[in-house]
Amino acid sequence: MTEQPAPPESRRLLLVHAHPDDESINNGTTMARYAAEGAEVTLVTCTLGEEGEVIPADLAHLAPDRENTLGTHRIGELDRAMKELGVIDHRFLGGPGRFRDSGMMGLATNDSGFWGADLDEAAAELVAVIREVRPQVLVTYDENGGYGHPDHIQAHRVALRAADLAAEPAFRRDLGPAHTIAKVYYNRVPRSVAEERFEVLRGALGHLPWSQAAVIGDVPGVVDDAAVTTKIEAGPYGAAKAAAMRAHATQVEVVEPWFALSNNLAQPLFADEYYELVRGELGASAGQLEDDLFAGLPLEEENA
Ligand SMILES: CC(=O)N[C@H]1[C@@H](O[C@@H]2[C@H](O)[C@H](O)[C@@H](O)[C@H](O)[C@H]2O)O[C@H](CO)[C@@H](O)[C@@H]1O
Ligand SMILES: [Zn+2]
Repeated sequence: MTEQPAPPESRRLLLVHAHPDDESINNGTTMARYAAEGAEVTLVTCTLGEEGEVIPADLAHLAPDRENTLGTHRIGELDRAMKELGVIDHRFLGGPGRFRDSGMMGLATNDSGFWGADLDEAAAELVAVIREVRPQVLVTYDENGGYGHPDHIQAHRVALRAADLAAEPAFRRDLGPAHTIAKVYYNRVPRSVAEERFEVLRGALGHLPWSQAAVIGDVPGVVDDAAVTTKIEAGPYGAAKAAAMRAHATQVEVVEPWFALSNNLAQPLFADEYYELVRGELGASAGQLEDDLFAGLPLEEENA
């Protein structure tokens, strides 16, 4: 029987991220596309981003070493970003503030933050979401969290651990019937795409508000092109991604097609988004890129 693409309304996508802003930076195009197509898009953000820096001078008072209200403010930024993407289901792991932003690797805030959380305790919170939403597709970071931030590494660990536990019928029956996620993807950027965009960026710096560019090593998830399995083209959704990134105004400045974080280093805004399928069956011929995260899923999977 030829597998027909599942009707959009039965498609369920779960994304697991560390801080408010990661979802728009990594997956804004993808989330906007699937929301527009009528799929159920669920975002789980593991912390409120309480330990972040603050770009706008008039918001500097929010900082963790000042009023320490940045986390609450970033809840509002995330709400606004989700409206730009058309996403209505976004949750904080264990509820807002359950796990605190750990700060950059090596800081004293690491152990009291999400980085120091018990893996199975945090994963159980995500199992509850997985068994409720029953997604066919999960998107998260690779083992290094994309760029080595402790909350990103922990988000990867919790996401993969929860995917395993959610599939175990004997695990926490109180959290609902077991569910196996059919496809798991890591956020990726093909090296050739990164190199090409950075070459253009370096030539444009004189016309941008930032005097320096980041380097490819600063971009989360850059891999050799051969490791990339899936491309979600921006099409009409690139504008929504840029708008969602702008909504995270304490963390991101956008001058399309570039952006900068609080380190003031310009980097490409990748409107097309790329993934590596790490669990499940590829829905494309060998050597071909998937153009849909749900590619290859048989109809019966949709109602699993
Ligand atoms: C994109 C991302 O994961 N941002 C994190 C990160 O923020 C960086 C951090 O403040 C660093 O010190 C800056 O130089 C850099 O410009 C920031 O992007 O870490 C924060 C603290 O854990 C986190 O809140 C933010 O979301
Ligand atoms: Zn982050």
